[in-house]
Amino acid sequence: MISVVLVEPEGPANIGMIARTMKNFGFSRLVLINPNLTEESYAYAVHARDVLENALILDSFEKALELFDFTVGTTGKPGKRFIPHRAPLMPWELVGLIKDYPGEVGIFFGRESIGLKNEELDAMDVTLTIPTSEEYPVMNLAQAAAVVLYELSKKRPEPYVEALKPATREEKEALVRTWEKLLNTLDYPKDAERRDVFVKVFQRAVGRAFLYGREVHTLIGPLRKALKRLEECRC
Ligand SMILES: C[S@@+](CC[C@H](N)C(=O)[O-])C[C@H]1O[C@@H](n2cnc3c(N)ncnc32)[C@H](O)[C@@H]1O
Repeated sequence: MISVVLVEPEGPANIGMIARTMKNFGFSRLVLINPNLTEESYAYAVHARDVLENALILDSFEKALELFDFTVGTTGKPGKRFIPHRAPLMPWELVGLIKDYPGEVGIFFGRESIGLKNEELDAMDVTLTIPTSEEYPVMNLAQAAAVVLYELSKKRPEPYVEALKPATREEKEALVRTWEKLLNTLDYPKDAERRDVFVKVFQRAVGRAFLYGREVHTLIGPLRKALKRLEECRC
């Protein structure tokens, strides 16, 4: 199970926004260490009040550490990569690491003012950094949490996966061939070479569109219907 741990969050709004983001991405376990939790937090949580209401509130970092088998410290200032135990993971690398992990995982986020202290980061199993621009690498706390939770949510089956499957070569080919057949049946354009160009243009447009399989099926339906009508008219 994955928990989000906010270490001494100072901004009530950030706490609420993170609760909301957690619910958006299917997470519910929140641990707050000495939080500045106010009515404003609940207002920002909107429909995720329950995440705040069920949050575990602790008074020390050490007590939070004890809850977890595997800890991840997030930081916008990863330090030098050549220090192996602090070399940060990218968010998508963490997904692979904890995918089948059966224990309790705590993802720790730091204070808005000073982040996680060095000794806190050192106590973590791994650190994680979202790659950002070198010019301004440190993100807002709630937005950093949103990026990490979005990445982590990818490990679970999503309801939209089937609908978002990219069209296969065969599906795209079927769409183009149906279009070609329709042009041939219409005998349009009359000139066969121009008709080939029309087919090529359609094929290129289909290629560039990065269609989903479902979209191909939706597009092919009316074309087939038109073809059928034309063929019936000719009988
Ligand atoms: C506003 S930042 C802390 C800023 C603080 N001045 C510092 O230098 O660490 C608050 C928290 O957001 C998270 N955070 C911000 N930028 C991040 C990034 N690029 N990658 C991962 N976490 C980040 C970390 O948990 C950080 O402790």
